[in-house]
Amino acid sequence: MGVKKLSQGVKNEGNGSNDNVFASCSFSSLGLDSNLCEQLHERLGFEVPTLVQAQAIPVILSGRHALVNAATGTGKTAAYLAPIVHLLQGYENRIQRSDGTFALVLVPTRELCLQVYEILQKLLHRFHWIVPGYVMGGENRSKEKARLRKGISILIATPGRLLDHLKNTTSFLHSNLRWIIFDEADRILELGFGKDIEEILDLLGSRKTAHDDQKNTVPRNSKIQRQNLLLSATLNEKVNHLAKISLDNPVMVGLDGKKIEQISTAVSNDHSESDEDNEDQYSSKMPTVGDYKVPVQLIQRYMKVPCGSRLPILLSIIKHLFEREPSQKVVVFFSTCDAVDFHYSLLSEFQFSSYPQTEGIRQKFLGCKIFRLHGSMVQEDRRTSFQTFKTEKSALLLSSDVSARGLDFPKVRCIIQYDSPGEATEYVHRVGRTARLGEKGESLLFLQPVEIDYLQDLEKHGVSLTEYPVLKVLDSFPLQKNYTKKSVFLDSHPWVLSLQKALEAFIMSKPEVDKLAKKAFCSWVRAYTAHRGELKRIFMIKKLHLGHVAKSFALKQQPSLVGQSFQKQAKKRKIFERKTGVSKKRKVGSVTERRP
Ligand SMILES: Nc1ncnc2c1ncn2[C@@H]1O[C@H](COP(=O)(O)OP(=O)(O)OP(=O)(O)O)[C@@H](O)[C@H]1O
Repeated sequence: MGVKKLSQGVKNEGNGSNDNVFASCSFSSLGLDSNLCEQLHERLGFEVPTLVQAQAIPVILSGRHALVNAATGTGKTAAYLAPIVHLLQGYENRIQRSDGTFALVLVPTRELCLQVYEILQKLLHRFHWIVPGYVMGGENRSKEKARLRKGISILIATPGRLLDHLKNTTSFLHSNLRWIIFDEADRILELGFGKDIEEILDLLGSRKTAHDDQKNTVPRNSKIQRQNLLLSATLNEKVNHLAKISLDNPVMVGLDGKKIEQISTAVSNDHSESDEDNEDQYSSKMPTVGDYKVPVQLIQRYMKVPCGSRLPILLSIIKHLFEREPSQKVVVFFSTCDAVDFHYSLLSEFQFSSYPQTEGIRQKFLGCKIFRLHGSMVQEDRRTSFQTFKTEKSALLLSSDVSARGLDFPKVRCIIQYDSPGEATEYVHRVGRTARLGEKGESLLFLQPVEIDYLQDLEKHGVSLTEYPVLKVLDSFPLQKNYTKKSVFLDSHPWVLSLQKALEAFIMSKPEVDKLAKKAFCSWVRAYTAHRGELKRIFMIKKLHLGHVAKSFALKQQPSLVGQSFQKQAKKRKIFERKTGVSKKRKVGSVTERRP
C-alpha cells in the first residue's frame, strides 16, 4: 500500500536551536494563498513555517489522508488549519453559510476547542465568508443549535456535544463535509470517546468502508471528497483503530521508519472481518513501545521525595522558583480534581513566617497569583481561569490533566508533576506545556522512593531524566530559631519539619480546607489504585503508608479516620455498580475528569 513518509524541503532536525523548529522555506512556497500567508504573518506573527508545517501543509493541500506526529509545541494546529482555509477560500463558487459545515475539527477538551477557534478566527480575518464556530460541553445547546442552523463552515467540537447535535439538531447541515480532523487523536480515545467517535464517523458516512455523497460544491483542484487527518505528539497503539476506520491510504508525517511500517501494516489490514475481530490482531501490530518526541531543549528532572514530606517540598520548590525568577509561569499537575481544589485553597491562603526575623508576622507563603483548572469546575470559572492564566506574565496554575493536551499557555517556564502522570504519553504532553517552539523550559517530576521504577518506564520511550538537587534548595531557606542543624534526609530536614508543622496547624484552624484535604486524600487513593497494566506494579497502594499519604495532605488524623469516609464512598460506588452494571473505575487521568 502507498503509505508515504514526508520530509521534503525542510531542514534536518538540529540540536535545540531554532534550526530544530523552523523550516528553511516560506509559507507561500508551500502553495498557500498570498492573503492567507499575510494573515499568518500579521495576525499570528508566523514568518516562516515550522518543520511540521512545511511537511504537513503540502500533503494536506494534495488531498491525501494524513497521520501527523510531531513534538509538543511545534505548530500542528496551523499545520492543518492553514491548508484547509487555503482550499476553502479557493472554491470557485464562494462557499456560503447555507452550505453548512465543510471541515470538522475534533478535540478532547473544551479549552483546546476555544484555543483552536481563536486561531481559526485570526486566520479567517480576510475570508469573512468562511464562518468559524465551535460546539462543546458546558455551552448552551439552544444557542449552539441556532448557530448551526445559520451555518458554520469550519466547526471545532468536543466529541460528546458533536454527537448530540448530529443526532438531535436536524438543521445541522454536513452534507458538504470534506475534512474531519482529530487533534490529539489518542487523547480523544483515552477519555473514553471511542464509541462516540465511531458513531460520529458512521453518522458522517466517513467510516473507511462507507462512501460519502458530496454533491454540491466541488473544490477546484481536487477530486477527493473526504480527507481525514489524525494529529498528536504521541501516536501509539491507541490510535490504531481510529486510523484503521478513518484513514484511507494515509501519508505519515513525522513518523520514523519503524513506526511507519507498523502503522502501514495496521492501516492496510483486511477489513472484511468485523472491527471487533480485527482489534486484537491489529493492536499487536501497532507500536506499543517507541520513542516519544520531547522538545530537545527541555530540561527534565525528577525528585525522590518521601510521601510524608511531599507537601512542604512542593511548596518550597514553588517558592524557590518564583524567588529565583519572579516573572514567570509555572504549571503543577495533580491526579484529581479534588487535589487541585485542596491545593488551590491551601496555597492561596497559607501563611508562614518563613524568616527568623519575621517570626510571628503572618504573611502569605506564596506571593504569586494562583489559578486552578480542572474538568469539574463550573464552565464559566473554567473559561476565566484558562483565559486569564494565558495572558498573565507571572502566575501559578494548579491543574488536572485537562490542561495536559494541546493548550498553549505562552511563557510557561516550568512544569511540576506532583502526582505522576501514569502513562508515558501523559508525561510527554504535560511537560509539553513548556519549552514550546524552541523556547527554554524545565520539568520536575515528583516520585516517591517506591515509585522510582517509573523512570525505567519513561526510558523505554526514550525519555530520560536527571535528579533535581532538592536538598540544595531546602538548604537555601533560613532556619527558624528552634531548628539549628540541617539534615541530609529530606524527611528530617528542619525546614521541611517546620513547614509541615505549620501546614498541619493551618489545616486544623480551617475546617473548610480540612474538609477539602480529606476529600482530596480519598480521591488521591482512588486514583492511585486506578493505574493500569505495567504501571500497577510501580504504583501500588499496598506499598504506601496511608498515614504518610494523609500527611501529604497536611492531615494529622490517623488514616483509619479518613479511611472511613473513603470506605463509605467505596461502598456507595459498589452499590451503584451493582444497580447499574456500570463500572466507575477508569484509568488514572480520566478517573478525575467528569467533564473533559
Ligand atoms: N510558523 C510559526 N511561527 C511562529 N510561531 C508559530 C508557528 N507555528 C506555530 N507557532 C506557535 O507555536 C506555538 C505552538 O503551536 P501549537 O499549539 O499549534 O503546537 P502543537 O504542536 O499543536 O502543540 P501540542 O502538541 O502541545 O498540541 C503556538 O504559540 C503557536 O502560535
